[in-house]
Amino acid sequence: MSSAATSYQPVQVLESTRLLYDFLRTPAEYENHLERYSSGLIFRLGFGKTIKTGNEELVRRIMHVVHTVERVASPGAYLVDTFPTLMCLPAWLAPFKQELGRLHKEELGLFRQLQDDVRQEMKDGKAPQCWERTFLEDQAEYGLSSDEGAYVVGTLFEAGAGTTAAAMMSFLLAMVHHPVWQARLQHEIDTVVGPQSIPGFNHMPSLPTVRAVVKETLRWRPVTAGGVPHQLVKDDVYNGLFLPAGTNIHANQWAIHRDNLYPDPETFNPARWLEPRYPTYREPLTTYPTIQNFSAFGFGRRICPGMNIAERSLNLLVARIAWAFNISKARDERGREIAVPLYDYTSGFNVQPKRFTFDMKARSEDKARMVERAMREAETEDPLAGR
Ligand code: HEM
Repeated sequence: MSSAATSYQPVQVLESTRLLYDFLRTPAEYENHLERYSSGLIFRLGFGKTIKTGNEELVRRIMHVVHTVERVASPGAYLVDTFPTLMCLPAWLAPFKQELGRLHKEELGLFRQLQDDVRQEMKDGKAPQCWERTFLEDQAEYGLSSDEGAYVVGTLFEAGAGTTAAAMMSFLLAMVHHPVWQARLQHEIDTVVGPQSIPGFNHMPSLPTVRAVVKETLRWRPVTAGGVPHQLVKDDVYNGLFLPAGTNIHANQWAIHRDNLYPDPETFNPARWLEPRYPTYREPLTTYPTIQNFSAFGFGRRICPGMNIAERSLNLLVARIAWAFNISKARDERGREIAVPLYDYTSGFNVQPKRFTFDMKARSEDKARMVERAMREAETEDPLAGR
């Protein structure tokens, strides 16, 4: 696993502590809290800034851009995706060109502002270590213009914020529907971690069920369900089918994850990564399952560069949430269970379960107090406190 990603672990510990604290206070706002975690993580790493509530002006602007990208990048969102000759139309005859031009301006303006902030802080000798600072320090070596650099860092944010949160929403949905797997997770965590500590990265080699639940969540409900389209740079043949250069290929993750390799594919079944009777089982369980070489993160030279960060986030969050909370179906005022749809997802480039109602309660008073204490300590020790 990449050593750069290992150096980000303390930030993930800190931000995940805040997530537990937020869940403790307002569990119904779970979508905001997960988005705050994932955007807060990348904001620190990318720009050396913190996000406390998710309602900060800059964050709202950037999340608006993220959701816009998810919409417009969705395959077939515009007619020009299907009929590329429409690109020849002048802008005044092509509303899609006007709209995308305006969105590009909005996005670039935001990325420039974030870069300018760090540039100014560097001049003042106050810039914390972050990706934007690394780019500005070594810009000549990278051979990129300032706008290109602003885009590289900015798109890391775009690609990393929504995806991690979406995967975690599918995890919560899985727990609501599969209490047996929640119990297995909690049993493993309680045995390995014990009552006196909150799960951390040091526990991960001994938590194969946690890693299996993460991997199965991404298989069962892939975030980029339709895959990210790629264009062939040269002619190719696939299963006897000739594909000329220039063809757009969608590696459809939803279909790939329902291949024969995965018996009974519609069932959320982390055992397929834990038991030798399944074709996907791999030893040793101190290492496997991992999300390395897994179709959920794409393929080839454009494979997700954030997968090591994502893997660490998902493992840590799943372990910590299962350690701290019981997740279950909620009940209405007459005591009847409130039904939760098994499959009611948003459509678009990234998909996530539409908002659903469920219960998330601390497993004990002790655990709630430990989270509160950890939050106070995290705030005191935060190297970016006050930023
Ligand atoms: C659960 C979380 C995540 C999932 C499921 C995911 C999935 C993907 C997929 C499927 C691709 C397209 C790969 C291809 O074109 O074949 C991709 C690209 C990308 N991801 Fe992720 N990702 C996640 C988290 C992250 C994080 C945390 C970051 C940043 C820190 C990130 C940054 C990127 C970037 C910059 C690209 C574009 C790479 C390129 O085109 O060269 N991703 N991701």
